Amino acid sequence: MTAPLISTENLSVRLGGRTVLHDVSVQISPKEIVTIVGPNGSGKSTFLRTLIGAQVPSSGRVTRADGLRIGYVPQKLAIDASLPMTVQRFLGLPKRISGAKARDVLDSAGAPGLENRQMSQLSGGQFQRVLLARALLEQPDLLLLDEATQGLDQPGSAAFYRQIEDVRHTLGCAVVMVSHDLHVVMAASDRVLCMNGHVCCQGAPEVVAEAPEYRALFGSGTQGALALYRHQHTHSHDHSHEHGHKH
Ligand SMILES: Nc1ncnc2c1ncn2[C@@H]1O[C@H](COP(=O)(O)OP(=O)(O)OP(=O)(O)O)[C@@H](O)[C@H]1O
Repeated sequence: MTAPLISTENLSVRLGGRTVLHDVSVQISPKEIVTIVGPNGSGKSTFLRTLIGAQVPSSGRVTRADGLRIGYVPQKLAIDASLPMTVQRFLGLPKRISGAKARDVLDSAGAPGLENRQMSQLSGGQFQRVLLARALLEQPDLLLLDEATQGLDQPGSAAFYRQIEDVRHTLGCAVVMVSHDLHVVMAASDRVLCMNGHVCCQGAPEVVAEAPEYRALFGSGTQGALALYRHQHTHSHDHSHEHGHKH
């Protein structure tokens, strides 16, 4: 079996006196696309922040492969609209990059020709692609995306996910993304991980989608996928199950 790029072992995180994540043990293998779903406030962003080392666990640990390069696309990035800043200059923060390099990563992110545009004048979709381009600068082995399609319409989101698949294909990186676009990501992911302070259930999307427990709970198609996101997490869990779970 290939060694994981990154793994967490019984990871717990406390924030503001509250346990936000507990006992999260997850392994990410090279080239996998893993999608994390879960209700608002279930610890998805905290989990990604712990993976990049921006959040210190209160217990448990994170193990990264030697020399692992991580690219991270945050959930939000506010740039003062009155601040003149070209895309190339933004990509070059904090370390200036050449025009050729800027063009190269923008091409990879599906945003060719934007290098001289003002950041404040980009559309939502273009802005997200520039954030993606920035995450690609160091040729990551692991790309982490936190609700990268927030604010995009459905065709815009679908196009963005296709771009991510292209990036994965070209760079050979693993991708871990938090998303609410379940109907899109269920199809595009190798593995779906449902989080609610801990890993509630996980598995290959088709396995999860075909599991009788899943069908009974969420049905199929878009409504089913949305139901997966909205389902109640007030039940008790049986952690011996990898795929699906009973309520
Ligand atoms: N710095 C902080 N101090 C205290 N509590 C925090 C802090 N950051 C996050 N939290 C809390 O931790 C919990 C998990 O937050 P997190 O942002 O990880 O959830 P999420 O699943 O990404 O949510 P969403 O889907 O709404 O983005 C929430 O209850 C949030 O209010």
